[in-house]
Amino acid sequence: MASSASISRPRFRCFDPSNSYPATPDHPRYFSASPPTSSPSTPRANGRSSGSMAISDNSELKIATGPGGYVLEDVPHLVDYIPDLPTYPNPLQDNPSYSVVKQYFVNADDTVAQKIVVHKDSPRGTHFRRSGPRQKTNHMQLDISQVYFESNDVHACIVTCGGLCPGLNTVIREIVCGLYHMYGVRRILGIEGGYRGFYARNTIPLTPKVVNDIHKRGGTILGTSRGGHVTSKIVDSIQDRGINQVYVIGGDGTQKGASVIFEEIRRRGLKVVVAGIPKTIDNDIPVIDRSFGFDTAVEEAQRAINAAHVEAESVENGIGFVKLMGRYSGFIAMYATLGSRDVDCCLIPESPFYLEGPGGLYEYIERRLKEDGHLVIVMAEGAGQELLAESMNQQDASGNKLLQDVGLWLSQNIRDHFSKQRNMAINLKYIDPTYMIRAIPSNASDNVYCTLLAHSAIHGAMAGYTGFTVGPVNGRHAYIPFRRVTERQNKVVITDRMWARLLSSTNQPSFLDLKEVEAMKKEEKEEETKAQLIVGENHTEATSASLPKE
Ligand SMILES: Nc1ncnc2c1ncn2[C@@H]1O[C@H](COP(=O)(O)OP(=O)(O)O)[C@@H](O)[C@H]1O
Ligand SMILES: O=P(O)(O)OC[C@H]1O[C@](O)(COP(=O)(O)O)[C@@H](O)[C@@H]1O
Ligand SMILES: [Mg+2]
Repeated sequence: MASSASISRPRFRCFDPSNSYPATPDHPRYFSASPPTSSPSTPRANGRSSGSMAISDNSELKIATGPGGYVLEDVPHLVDYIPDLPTYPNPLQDNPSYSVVKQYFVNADDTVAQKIVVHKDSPRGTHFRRSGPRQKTNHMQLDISQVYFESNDVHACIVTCGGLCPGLNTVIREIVCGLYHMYGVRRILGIEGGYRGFYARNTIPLTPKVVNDIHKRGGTILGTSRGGHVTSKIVDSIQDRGINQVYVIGGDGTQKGASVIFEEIRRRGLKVVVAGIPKTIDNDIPVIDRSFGFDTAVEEAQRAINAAHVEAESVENGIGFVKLMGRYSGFIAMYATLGSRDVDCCLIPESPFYLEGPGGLYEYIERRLKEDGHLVIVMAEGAGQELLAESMNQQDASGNKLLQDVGLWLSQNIRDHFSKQRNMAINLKYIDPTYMIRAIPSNASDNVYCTLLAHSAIHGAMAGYTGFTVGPVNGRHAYIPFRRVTERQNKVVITDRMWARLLSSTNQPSFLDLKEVEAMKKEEKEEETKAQLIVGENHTEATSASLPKE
C-alpha cells in the first residue's frame, strides 16, 4: 500500500506496442500472472486444427505495475505474437474533421482508473488502456500517430450474436461509417445470423449507403443466433476470406466466443484483430459503466409500468404486475422502478423474498391494497426462481439455463392467496413487454453511446490491439481484456445505496433481516478479495456493480 498521498508518475521498463520508437524507461513492464497455454510464436503450416466448440483456457494476463499500487491490465497487441510488423501514418492526421481537434488523439500511454473513489493511502489500483487514436511525441518533439493497417489492406467483418437489444443496428452503422470515413476502409462484410454465419450463411457487403438508415430500425440487419460457435470453422472462414479485422457485437456468451476465436487466431499466428463490442440489455457485463440499449430499455419499460398503473388504479383492489428482462441482474427492473415512481414493489434476482407470514410479500400487498386500493409490482424474470417447486433443467442453444416464467406463476399465486385464503376479490393485470422492449430502435442517448463504442473499437483495431472489449469505465472509454468481462456478471448490490433508494421509494420490505445483510456484506468482501487476488499483487479494485458509480 502506498504510504503517501503524492501522485508519482509510474516508472516502468518499456514495452509499448503502439509506438515504433526505442524503449524508454517510462513504459510498462509486463508480467504474466499465469503462464500462457499456447505458443503464439510457432504458427503451424496453415495453422488449422480440427477443434470444435471450445472454452478459452488461456488465462494469460498482460499486467504492468507502477508505484503507489498502480496496475495496468493491458490488452494483447499483434506484435505480441507477430514481431516487426510495419506501421503506417494514421490517415486521421490528415482528416479535416479530426485533425483540427487537438484533443481527439489520446496519449499512447493514457490509462483509465477502475477505482475513482480513493482515500489518502489507497493504492492506485487497476487501470485499463484508454481507447482512441493514439499519438506519441517523437524525438523531434513532433506529435505523430501510427497504425498497423494500411487502409487498402483492411478487410473487416461484423457479426451480431445472442438476444436482441436496442442499438445493434446503430453499432453496425457506426463501425461501417467509422471505418469508411475515418480510415478510408472500403472492404467491410456483414456476417449473417451470428457465429454460425461464418461457415453456414452468406455475407453482406456493407457500405455507408447500405447502412445509412438502419439505426432507425430495431433488431439487427445481420440477424443473430444462439449456439453454433465452432471455433475452427469460424477461424477457417476468417482465414479463407482474408478478413483481418473482426468486430463482434454481443453479450457475455459472445465475448467468451470472441476470446476463443482470438486465441485460435493467435495460435495460427494470423494478423487478424478481434474486437468485442459488449451488448446486453440486462446490463450484466461487469467493469463497464453500462451497456448500450439499457437506457432505451428502461425508458420503454415506463410505458408498460404506466399501463399497469392505469389499470390498477381504475378498479377496486387492482394489481398491475409487470415482468421485465433480467435473467441474473435486476438493473432494468430497478431503474425502471426508480424512474417511474408508480411502483410499490420491485423484485429482482439479487434480493431473495418470501411470500407468507410477517414481513412477507402477501402481507405487504394486503396492506397497500387496504391503504391505497391498488398496487404496482415490477419483477425481473430471474427473481424468485428458488420459490418454484422444480427448476427447469433445460438450456438454450448457447448453454444459458432456461428459466421458468416466474411472473405468471407469482401472479397466479397472488390471485389464489387473496381469493382462497383472504377471501378478498382482487383484480390483477399481468404485462410482459420483454420482446416489445427488445425490438425497438435505440434512443438518441444510446445512439451517441453506440457511436463512441464503435469508434473506440475501430481505433483499437487500427492501432493493432486485439482480444479486447471496449466500453466506458468511469466515463472514459477503455480497452478491457475479454477475461475481465466474462469472468463474472454485473449484479445489483443490494447492500449499496441505490437499492436503499429503491426501498425508500417503494416502501417495500427488504425481506432481509440484519443477520442476512451482514452475511451478504461478508460475501461481497470475500468476492472483492478474490478479484484482487486474480488481478495480481499490491492493489485493490472496486468490484461492486458498475452502474452508477458514486
Ligand atoms: N463459452 C463459450 N465459448 C464459445 N462460444 C460461446 C460461449 N458461450 C456462448 N458462446 C456463443 O456466443 C453466442 C452468443 O451467446 P448467448 O449466450 O446466446 O448470448 P449473449 O452473447 O448475449 O450472452 C452463441 O453463438 C454461443 O454459441
Ligand atoms: O428468448 P430469447 O431470445 O432466448 O432471449 C431471452 C433472454 O434474452 C435477454 O433479453 C438477453 O439475453 P442475452 O444477453 O443473453 O442476449 C434476457 O433478458 C432474456 O432472458
Ligand atoms: Mg448472455
